[in-house]
Amino acid sequence: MGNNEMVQLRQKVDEINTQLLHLLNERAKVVQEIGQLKKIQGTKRFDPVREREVLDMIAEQNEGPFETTTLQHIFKTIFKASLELQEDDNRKALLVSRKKKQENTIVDIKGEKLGSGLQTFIMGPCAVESKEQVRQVAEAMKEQGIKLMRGGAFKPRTSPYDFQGLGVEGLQILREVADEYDLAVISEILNPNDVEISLEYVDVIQIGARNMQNFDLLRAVGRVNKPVLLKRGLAATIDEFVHAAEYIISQGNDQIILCERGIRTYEKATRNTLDISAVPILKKETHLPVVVDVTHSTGRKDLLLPTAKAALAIGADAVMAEVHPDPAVALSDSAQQMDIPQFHTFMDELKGFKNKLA
Ligand SMILES: C=C(O[C@@H]1C=C(C(=O)O)C=C[C@H]1O)C(=O)O
Repeated sequence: MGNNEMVQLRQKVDEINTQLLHLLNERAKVVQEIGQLKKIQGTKRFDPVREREVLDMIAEQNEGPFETTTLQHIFKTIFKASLELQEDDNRKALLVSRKKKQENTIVDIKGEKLGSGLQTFIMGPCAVESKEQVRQVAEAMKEQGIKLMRGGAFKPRTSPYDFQGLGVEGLQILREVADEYDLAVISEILNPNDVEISLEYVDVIQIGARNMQNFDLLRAVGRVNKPVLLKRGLAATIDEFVHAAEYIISQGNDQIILCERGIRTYEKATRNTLDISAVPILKKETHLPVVVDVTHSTGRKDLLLPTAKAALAIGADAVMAEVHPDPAVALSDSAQQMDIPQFHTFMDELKGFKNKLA
């Protein structure tokens, strides 16, 4: 008898559960519509005034047996879930997302097709110091069949008293040497005003980690017809990184390469902590090519090869590292750049590993 009553009561609860389930989803659909409207109107998704009104209505109408605070707590959870739903809907609409575009964006830099499945290398000195210095690196790169040369002309340094780069003269040197060796130039621009002049000299504009959320600069490079290599900010989440790329694509330029370069954590054994899992996450969530900068993420020469291998194994489109003819006298990052013989050893071993992967 008692058991029978229990079964009946549970049936009743189940019917109510089903109703609640339908009602919650029905509510969710209305919330989604509100989210769409807010997007069109450009208003914020979170509306604390509205939420307060709903909580007050609960207090007014509650007849128990639940305590008002208990019901309000449940409703706050519903609000939170509703906001997440609205956010998900907006994310679906991001232009950089895989949901928006299934196939990989291929960034073609002088025939090197990043995003095509080919895994390649981006090498070069941290900063351009002289033509001779860049030439020596270019020569070594040529020997290794590497086409993509990075080099800093405008250097954002932690201290204003440190070497700030050669500026436009540095870009000129890069272009001249690159043309001599048939290489492509990747170089960082710090200021929206320098974007136009850089177009004459570079094949790819780099946006550095410190500028990942310089929204004026992102919009400026979004308006030009030139590939952009966007580095992840020092303390940026993947979501913030993806949204920074969205600033660029929103202006029309979809030739974007994402670069994981390590993030700041409590760990002191490396300069930054290489977030290797960011690579497959970014490849899954966006359609953009992803490269890994092993020099800045580790800050340690002894970790360049293992992290580069990890980057290739996990599916990065390219590995980036720094090379200097005489790192001991380099004007920046002297401890972490490879010299030319180290570079050749690094490349030979890395290519061997890559062949094994294939
Ligand atoms: C649905 C809305 O968006 C959010 C979700 C709410 C809800 O789930 O009731 C209330 C306010 C907003 O924070 C809305 O503004 O009405």
